[in-house]
Amino acid sequence: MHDVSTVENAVYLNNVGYAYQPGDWIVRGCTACFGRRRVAAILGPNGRGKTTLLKLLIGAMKPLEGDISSHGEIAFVPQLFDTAFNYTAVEMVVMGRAKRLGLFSQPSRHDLDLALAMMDRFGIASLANHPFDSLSGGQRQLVIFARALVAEADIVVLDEPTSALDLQNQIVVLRWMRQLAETEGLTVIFTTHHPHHALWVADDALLMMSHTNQEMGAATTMLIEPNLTRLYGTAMKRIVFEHDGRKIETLTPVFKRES
Ligand SMILES: Nc1ncnc2c1ncn2[C@@H]1O[C@H](COP(=O)(O)OP(=O)(O)OP(=O)(O)O)[C@@H](O)[C@H]1O
Repeated sequence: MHDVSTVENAVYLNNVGYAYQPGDWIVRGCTACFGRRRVAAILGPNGRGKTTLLKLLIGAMKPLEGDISSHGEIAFVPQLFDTAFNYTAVEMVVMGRAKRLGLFSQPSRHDLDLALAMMDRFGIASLANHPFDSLSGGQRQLVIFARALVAEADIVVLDEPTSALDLQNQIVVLRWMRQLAETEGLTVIFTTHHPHHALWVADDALLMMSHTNQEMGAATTMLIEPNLTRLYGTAMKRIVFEHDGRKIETLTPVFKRES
């Protein structure tokens, strides 16, 4: 874990524990710090407790043990999103401004322009007036990113942000996450099943080795073959290659066809 004394923390988890059923701990003994201007990735197999940890982190659930302190407003980008009402895509994005609007206030021209500009940034401005529920999973995910951005929060928390996106849009969103931290000074925290995404954009990585053992440190030192093989129970390989004169590192599971 990075040195608590030198990094300004946006979110700090101190010995956090949570169980949905008494005694059946999903997360226990979790201590982690998420620094300002940094991107952190949370990795672990299905059912290990990543989403549970995010819900604790954003304050949607209270820890049964330990405590969490956060400094700044949080915008959350959930994994799946359905609406009960038939909002258009742009209305969904404008909702991100809710905290900036007064009670019962209508969004201003500025709010609407901001929403459309964000949609444009993600290449979905042409979908502005489409019903949100008629959009594809990936298009919805992009709408929800735009909504998180217009909120102008200090901390952005994303649950598997690239899960529904094609390869080009994965890069768009990963680049955007990096930019938020580097140029806008935000704290970005995301869960992922793609260790190479974490290696590309994260400063820090939290590996959920078991429900009671979480290990955090610099992404480049955490995302190494033995750690990931231990995490997923399947062999992983780190590959380094040159592209356009630059050294690129990526991670992939080792998969061999039987036939
Ligand atoms: N509301 C709930 N009530 C009871 N158990 C729950 C609830 N939500 C999650 N769980 C359980 O907690 C465990 C962790 O779930 P969680 O969604 O946090 O895992 P995850 O690491 O995000 O998984 P995935 O990678 O599959 O999305 C799972 O066993 C799940 O069944």
